[in-house]
Amino acid sequence: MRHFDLVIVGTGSGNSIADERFAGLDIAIVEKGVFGGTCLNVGCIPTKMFVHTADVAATPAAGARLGVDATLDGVRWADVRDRIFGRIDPISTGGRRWRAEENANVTVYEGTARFVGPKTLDTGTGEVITADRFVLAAGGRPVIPDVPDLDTTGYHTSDTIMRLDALPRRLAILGSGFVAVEFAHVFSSFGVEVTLIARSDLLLRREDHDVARRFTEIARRKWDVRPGRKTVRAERVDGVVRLHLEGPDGSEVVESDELLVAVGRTPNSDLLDLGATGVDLHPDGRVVVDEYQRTSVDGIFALGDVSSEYQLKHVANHEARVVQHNLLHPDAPIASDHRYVPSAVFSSPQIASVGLTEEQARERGVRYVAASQAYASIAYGWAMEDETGFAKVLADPATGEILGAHVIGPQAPTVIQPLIQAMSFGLDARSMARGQYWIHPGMPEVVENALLGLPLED
Ligand SMILES: Cc1cc2nc3c(=O)[nH]c(=O)nc-3n(C[C@H](O)[C@H](O)[C@H](O)COP(=O)(O)OP(=O)(O)OC[C@H]3O[C@@H](n4cnc5c(N)ncnc54)[C@H](O)[C@@H]3O)c2cc1C
Ligand SMILES: NC(=O)c1ccc[n+]([C@@H]2O[C@H](COP(=O)([O-])OP(=O)(O)OC[C@H]3O[C@@H](n4cnc5c(N)ncnc54)[C@H](O)[C@@H]3O)[C@@H](O)[C@H]2O)c1
Repeated sequence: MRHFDLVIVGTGSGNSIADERFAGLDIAIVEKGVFGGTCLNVGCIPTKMFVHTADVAATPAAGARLGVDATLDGVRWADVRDRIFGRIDPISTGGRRWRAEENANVTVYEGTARFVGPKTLDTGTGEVITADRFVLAAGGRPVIPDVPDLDTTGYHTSDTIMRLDALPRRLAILGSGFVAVEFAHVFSSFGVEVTLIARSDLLLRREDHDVARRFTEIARRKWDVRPGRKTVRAERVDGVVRLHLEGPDGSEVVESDELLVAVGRTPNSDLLDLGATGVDLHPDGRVVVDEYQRTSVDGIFALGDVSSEYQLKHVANHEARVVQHNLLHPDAPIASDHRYVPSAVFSSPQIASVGLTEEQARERGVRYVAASQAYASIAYGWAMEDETGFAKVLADPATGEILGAHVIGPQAPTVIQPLIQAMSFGLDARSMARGQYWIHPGMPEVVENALLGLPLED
């Protein structure tokens, strides 16, 4: 049985750990799928390449209110898809080749790893290996809900929908989270009729409710949104998907050509048989880690979607850097910083968020004041004729400490970044608003004015 100094399971963020500082270690990397993991192959990167393309496709229709009449001639789906994957697939192939053929100290095993004993791993390739230290970076996968006959109906997940042969005329999307609303924007901008089936009344219900309500209102004008629905059965009849729903008005059937299931993601810890090596799990399947990304077994670390409460690439990358440091410097470990984890939804409109929502502040009994500023009230908002976007900030009334920020509108992930920086470095609302110039007439003026609108105590 071959013994390694270090084994890394998963080539998403886990693949960034073994750099030149690890050249003296004998390392195994185990990957069951495509090299590069979710973000590169089926997540952030291709979705945002589709989102930008969708934004371009939606631009002619948005011109009329500015006095520019333009029409969209068409979307060449095969060209869109092949441009995107023509760029991504070689990166994945190149990454695999580099690790497998050009890293003298790395052995790549292409199989599904599972523990068969303490620090003993079946690589799924016929070879069992042992190691002193392990990094579990096995990510997660889409949840498939227990809807009768879903399997025989046939459906897509985010893993497959971007590789469709042709655009469907109609797309039904089950779910109302990040994946659902990003793909609703992509496909509707390409001319597909989208029906969004949501269990809850609000789309993106974990966002600040002012933001979720605004987004839901806008979505209802563009897509066939069915909130408060339970999917009781699925079937495919003569090629058409039929979803049987129960809702506030009783039973109904939604017909569609394709179905996208987007009801959340679950950690891949179950594939690893972690009980065999004694690693503890949370009830929801996440690997238990401490602030140093250490699991319950000495020498076994975990990071990213397999262990994190945040299923976000910037968090997985941050945790990978922490694990990397702690492997190199076991006597001076550093902790992960999860104080101000931002997220963004790249739909239309875009949304970005950091810190407490108003609902969380209330539930936790945190003293706060809040202020919102509409894009429509700032000069660049006039330029864009924006009618729906706003920035909302929450702060401690006494100290001006910024507690949370939520932006819905054009370029929200960019507009919010100064607030993330302020929170991370302890800059209070007043100092942030008045201690610097704000370029006029830039979009961040919406943030400046929201900060100035906070009813802080003197
Ligand atoms: C459609 C979509 C869009 C997204 N967009 C964004 C975004 O815009 N911004 C953002 O921050 N996040 C986004 N995310 C989330 C982001 O992709 C993930 O948080 C991130 O990729 C997690 O990285 P990871 O390294 O933890 O896991 P992964 O990248 O999933 O890597 C895990 C790897 O482990 C392998 N593996 C699993 N089990 C085993 C096993 N037993 N043996 C061997 N190999 C195994 C898998 O094949 C995989 O390659 C998106 C996700 C999806 C699905
Ligand atoms: N821009 C980004 O950063 C980005 C984009 C996509 C995905 N992601 C990550 O991937 C994760 C997974 O995304 P997701 O959208 O699949 O999950 P999600 O957790 O964001 O949302 C899932 C939604 O589906 C609903 N749901 C659950 N079961 C249902 C059912 N049976 N019928 C109808 N609705 C049901 C839930 O109420 C929830 O609102 C996200 O939480 C996010 O962290 C991030």
